Amino acid sequence: ADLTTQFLDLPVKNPVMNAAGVWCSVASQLEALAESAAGAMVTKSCTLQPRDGNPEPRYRVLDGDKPFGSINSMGLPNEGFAYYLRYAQRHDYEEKPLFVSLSGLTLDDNLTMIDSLKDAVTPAILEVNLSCPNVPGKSQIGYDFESMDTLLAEVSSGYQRPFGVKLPPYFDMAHFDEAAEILNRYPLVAFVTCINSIGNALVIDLASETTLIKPKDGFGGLGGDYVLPTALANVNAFYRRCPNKTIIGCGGIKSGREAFMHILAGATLVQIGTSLYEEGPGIFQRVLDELSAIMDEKGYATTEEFRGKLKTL
Ligand SMILES: CC(C)(C)CCc1c(C(=O)O)[nH]c(=O)[nH]c1=O
Repeated sequence: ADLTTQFLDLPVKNPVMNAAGVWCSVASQLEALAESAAGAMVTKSCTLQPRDGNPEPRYRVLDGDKPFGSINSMGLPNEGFAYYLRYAQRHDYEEKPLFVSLSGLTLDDNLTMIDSLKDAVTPAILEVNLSCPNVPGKSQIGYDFESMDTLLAEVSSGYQRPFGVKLPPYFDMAHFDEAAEILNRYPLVAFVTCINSIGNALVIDLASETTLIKPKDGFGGLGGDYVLPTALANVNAFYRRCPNKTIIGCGGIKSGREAFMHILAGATLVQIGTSLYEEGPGIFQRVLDELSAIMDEKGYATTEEFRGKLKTL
């Protein structure tokens, strides 16, 4: 099958890329993604200043013999915005698009980074992480609709170019409606990436009667097989509610099967997190071959032919 895809107005050689945060924190990882079969790539969500992040263990894979999920409370470890901007300025955009993910600790930090990104006049695509922290005591931006509205207004007027947002998962129809209503008021929000990890899960080790990760009393974001149905629901919910926006699917993709499901639900690109963390950048070619085989079997020449064509009963 022909996996070439159009993202916004960009031709992309295939729809598969990494999820922000995975295999994208330092130059060696970014270079590995650039050299991999991935059709695009995104940098670790960054803050204005470099951060060490939380104490380890802060990421654990939940495995029998094969990983089926992950839990993490990394705490935004990253090299700082200037590092990723420098990478963006030496990236080969002919090879594949680069997304830069921002997760400022304050609105001001986000606007400062966005100003610099705009002034740098780089082809990099902005993905604003709405799981970024809010003022203490308030929920993350993605769950505080008033703060989300304010942030999108400020980013739109500051950046003045198309950008995207990474959304946390929603679990209530009224929340899909309210989030979409806000997003649809910002035409510069050209794409929506669903979903970020399912927040504040708790995994327990039976033998030791202990949490698996150290930060936050063991509470962390869930990824992998556990989140696929929620990810598909969020992709489809925003695909239905935001007809003028492009959807990027993320959550539970470990083979061509889940990639196909995300595209059927409405995704244009798909991002791999947990499985990339465990398998490494070789996963992209494997998933692409599997996706292509499924499309051939079903008689689809391009992803366009089945994108969003999920049938209901
Ligand atoms: C959760 C935050 C630390 C506020 C943002 C960064 C982030 C992290 C992280 O750096 O802990 N992990 C995720 O699964 N998703 C995220 O968006």
